[in-house]
Amino acid sequence: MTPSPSEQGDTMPNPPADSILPTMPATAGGVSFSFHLPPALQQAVSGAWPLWAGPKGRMARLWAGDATLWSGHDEKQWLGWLEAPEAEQAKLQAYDALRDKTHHEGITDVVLLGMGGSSLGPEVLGQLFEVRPADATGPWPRLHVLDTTDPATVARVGKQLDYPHTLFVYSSKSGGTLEPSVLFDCFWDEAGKALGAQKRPQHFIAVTDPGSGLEKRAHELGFSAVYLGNPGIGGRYSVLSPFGMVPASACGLNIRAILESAAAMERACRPASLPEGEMVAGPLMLGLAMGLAVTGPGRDKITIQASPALQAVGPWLEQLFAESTGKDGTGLLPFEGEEPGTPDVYSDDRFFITLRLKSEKPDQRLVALAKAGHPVVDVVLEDLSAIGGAFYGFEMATAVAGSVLGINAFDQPDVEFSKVETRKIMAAHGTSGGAESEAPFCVDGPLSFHAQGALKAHLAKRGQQPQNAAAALGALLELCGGRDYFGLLSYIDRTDTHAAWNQHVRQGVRDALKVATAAEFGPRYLHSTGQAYKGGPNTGVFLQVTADGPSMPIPGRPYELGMVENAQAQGDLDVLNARGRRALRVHVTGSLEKGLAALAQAMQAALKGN
Ligand SMILES: O=P(O)(O)OC[C@H]1O[C@H](O)[C@H](O)[C@@H](O)[C@@H]1O
Repeated sequence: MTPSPSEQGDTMPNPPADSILPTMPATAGGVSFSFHLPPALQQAVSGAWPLWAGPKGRMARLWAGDATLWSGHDEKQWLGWLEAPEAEQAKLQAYDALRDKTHHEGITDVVLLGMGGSSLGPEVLGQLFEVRPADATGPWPRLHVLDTTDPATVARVGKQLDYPHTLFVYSSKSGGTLEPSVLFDCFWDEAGKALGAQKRPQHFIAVTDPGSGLEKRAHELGFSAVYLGNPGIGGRYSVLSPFGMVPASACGLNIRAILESAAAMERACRPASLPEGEMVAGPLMLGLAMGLAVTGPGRDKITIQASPALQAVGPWLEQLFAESTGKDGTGLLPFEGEEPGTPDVYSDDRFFITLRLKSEKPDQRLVALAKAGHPVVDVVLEDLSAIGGAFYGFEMATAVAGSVLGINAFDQPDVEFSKVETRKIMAAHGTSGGAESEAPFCVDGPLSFHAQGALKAHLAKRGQQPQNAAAALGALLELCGGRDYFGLLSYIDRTDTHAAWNQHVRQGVRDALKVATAAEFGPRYLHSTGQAYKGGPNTGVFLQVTADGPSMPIPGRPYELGMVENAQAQGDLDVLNARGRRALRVHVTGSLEKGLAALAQAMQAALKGN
């Protein structure tokens, strides 16, 4: 599998000279995969390959829908994504018509209301519009992805909108997801005020699966269009279906090239393309390498390093890996967005995936990691449209890794638990406007700290209660080390400033404790990495951040948006605690910016004390 130097990127080290893997033409659909694996892992992949290739191999069984490749349950009914690129190519005329309509009507902003698989794929495509090739003609609508119940975010985005030139895409496979449903109530009401009841429905379209409550409601309300998905495709595998293609087309993206790239990758992954003796498919190798890295040396922290042009792919991949495999106490645990560091800040639990455009040089820091013996898979896209092949390739790799781990790669059992807890909390508190957690064990200025479960037990064992913020955080951080990871779960407005704050805090933890770190926003992560945090191995140590938010009523509902967000935070914390996870909640009162500054300072002090 020695890729040619042109496929390899300029300076990645060659696979070891004693590589036993045969040569592999690694490129399909404009995507190439170069593998830099430690010899033992390379050998394991090589040993597994013959089981997967050939007319009777596992890849042939995968295409035939053999559920015993995973857990032997309902997997067969979730394989609609395998042939999605071609199914979408057949609908190009309808997508062109949508693109022309929004252009003709002078739409400047497309607002997508959806969660998880219904929002993260469109967000990637939305980012590609920002770096649209120079020869594309515009003007093109901007895409705003709203996947939250944070009232500050909703108010901020709402203020930017010019309703006569805005199109709302209400996107939900099930049609019953809480967040888009409350967001819809808010924006339907606002649009009514701005446009009048008659014009309003023209500014809404729905994407949903056939027979959902949303399909019915959209027809009743007279939405301008309803696009139906394939119920045989789960949310996180849905980007190459109407859930990705509708918002992309509404924003003017020419999706032809994206689908061509995906279809080429689909062909490369078909069993007929996988002769027994030759390693010809990057996705299959990636899936085997990731799965075997977990079951073998325990490198379960899949660290995604996307280049600046492809940043938004990270959160999409996180959902794909975490929800598909983070269950039954195992999983590929994804970490995206960490600033690459020198080899000494990483433990031997890491597996790196780098992702870049061919025009971007490999990051030297990642090259150093490969040289230091970490597994690094360099995924290079010929151009932006090769994102289609990359989507497909990662989906296939995930399905393969899921098989290696022996789990059902198509369900998300632990996501549901948080939803149940949230519903319980909302029912219990009705219109009272807030969920209450355990009384704080420590209050320091604007910061109050709450502990239940494992952390509460740890505090009791330690004896003296922490007296200030640094000590409270220290009590959590002293539990984090070895092969653990740290998750910062912030239920605050997802602005650039707050994203930078999240980054600053997680980076400090990574460098001091040498553990993998995640920086997530709630409730968005509940539909993504949240599955692995609750269902994967009990190696996560979590800091949940909540804050006072602005008051925002939801038309027609007896509660405010902030109450939904609080109930989601508390519901998730309850499940993390019930699963024995080490978790601390800090609530910021008053000015959020001052509170976050105080929290960052206290974190620094706590890390120094460690
Ligand atoms: O598209 P929807 O039915 O609204 O679902 C949105 C998301 O919700 C759930 O939490 C699932 O865990 C996700 O996989 C899914 O993408």
